[in-house]
Amino acid sequence: MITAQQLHKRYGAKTAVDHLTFEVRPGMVTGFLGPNGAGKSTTMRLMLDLDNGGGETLFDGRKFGTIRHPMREIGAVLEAKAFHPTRTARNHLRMLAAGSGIPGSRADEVLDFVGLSDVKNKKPKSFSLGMAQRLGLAQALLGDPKTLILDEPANGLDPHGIHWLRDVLRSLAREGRTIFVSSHLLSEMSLMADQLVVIGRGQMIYNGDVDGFVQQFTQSSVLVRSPQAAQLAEALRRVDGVTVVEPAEHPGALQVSGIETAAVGEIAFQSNVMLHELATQTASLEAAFMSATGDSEEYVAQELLGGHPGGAAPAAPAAPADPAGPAAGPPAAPPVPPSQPGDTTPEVPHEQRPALRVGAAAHPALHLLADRPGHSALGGRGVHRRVRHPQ
Ligand SMILES: Nc1ncnc2c1ncn2[C@@H]1O[C@H](COP(=O)(O)OP(=O)(O)OP(=O)(O)O)[C@@H](O)[C@H]1O
Repeated sequence: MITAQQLHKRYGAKTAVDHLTFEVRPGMVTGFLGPNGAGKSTTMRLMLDLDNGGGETLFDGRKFGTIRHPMREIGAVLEAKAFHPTRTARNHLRMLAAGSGIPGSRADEVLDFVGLSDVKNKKPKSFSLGMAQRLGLAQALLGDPKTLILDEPANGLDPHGIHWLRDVLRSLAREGRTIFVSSHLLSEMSLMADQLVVIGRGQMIYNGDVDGFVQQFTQSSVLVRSPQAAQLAEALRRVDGVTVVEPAEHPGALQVSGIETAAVGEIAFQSNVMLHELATQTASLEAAFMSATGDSEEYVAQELLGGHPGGAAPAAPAAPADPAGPAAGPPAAPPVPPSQPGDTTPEVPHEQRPALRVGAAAHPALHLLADRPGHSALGGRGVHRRVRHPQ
């Protein structure tokens, strides 16, 4: 169990992490989400005493600094390519193992586990980002720790690798471990995570289970299909607060919001309307994320066209979001030594910082119909379709 209390960090006048308090429970995967610059990496560094700030993090009741062999209790990967430049992957792990009293044979075990046995005698500097991520995970698992803290571990992995990572983290969680993982791959997170910590501009937005997040920040709707759709639409529109949309691309279908699924069925029954389909549509994690964090985006891409009455498009558009692209967040390991005590570090001029990803900005409003199978642009947890009948 991780207990983070009142974590905070400022860079000059800027508050990067604003008194965050949360728990990460064992036996499940907890996803850590937030827009670019929300403070995820800084929070993780604070948790691991890699940054100078305020607040406290306890790992099963103990501070990180009091744990004798941290590698045997907490496996962390905050920077995908933080490896020794001249050692082979195997020797890198053997060296770390020796420093923590872990048998050298464990290096081969974890390399095998992450699928890097064939390249274990190569130097990691030649590794792709995906291979480096695997090696990072091997390093985190070296001491068979109870807790894993991973910053964007899916970055650079191919679809098979992402699938593999999901299975690995879920099975490690099932063994009773505590897994705290950040990712921008929301569709992946929706499949992987049980709990979420969502932050924006350093502040807590949501802490709870994934379904609760989606419910809190999106509106579910009801999909109805009927050969008497027009008659049903008329009956539904008579109910206060109900909105009925008749999607042109789906003749005979109605998308109804502001009413429970059961009530739609009852109105159909009372109106003598035959139904061919009645299904609750739940929005995706991505839709919920957009809704929850829309006001906390810090790095917002300019629109090329539109929204510029004078017609002048910005000269240098921001790079498009590439969630599977190379990590470009600030380095986490080795940590930058804090230059002054307290929770404030002088702000580093922007040009001296690693590039920040600018992504998922200016996202158009998302329509719930997009969640329907075959129309999902959202890659979410999927559509929950249930038809209940009182008889
Ligand atoms: N060394 C630094 N000097 C000044 N400001 C910094 C420094 N490192 C981070 N920040 C600022 O702190 C805030 C939080 O950054 P952080 O990297 O923790 O966010 P993040 O959620 O991990 O972002 P991303 O998703 O883009 O990796 C950002 O506004 C960032 O600009």
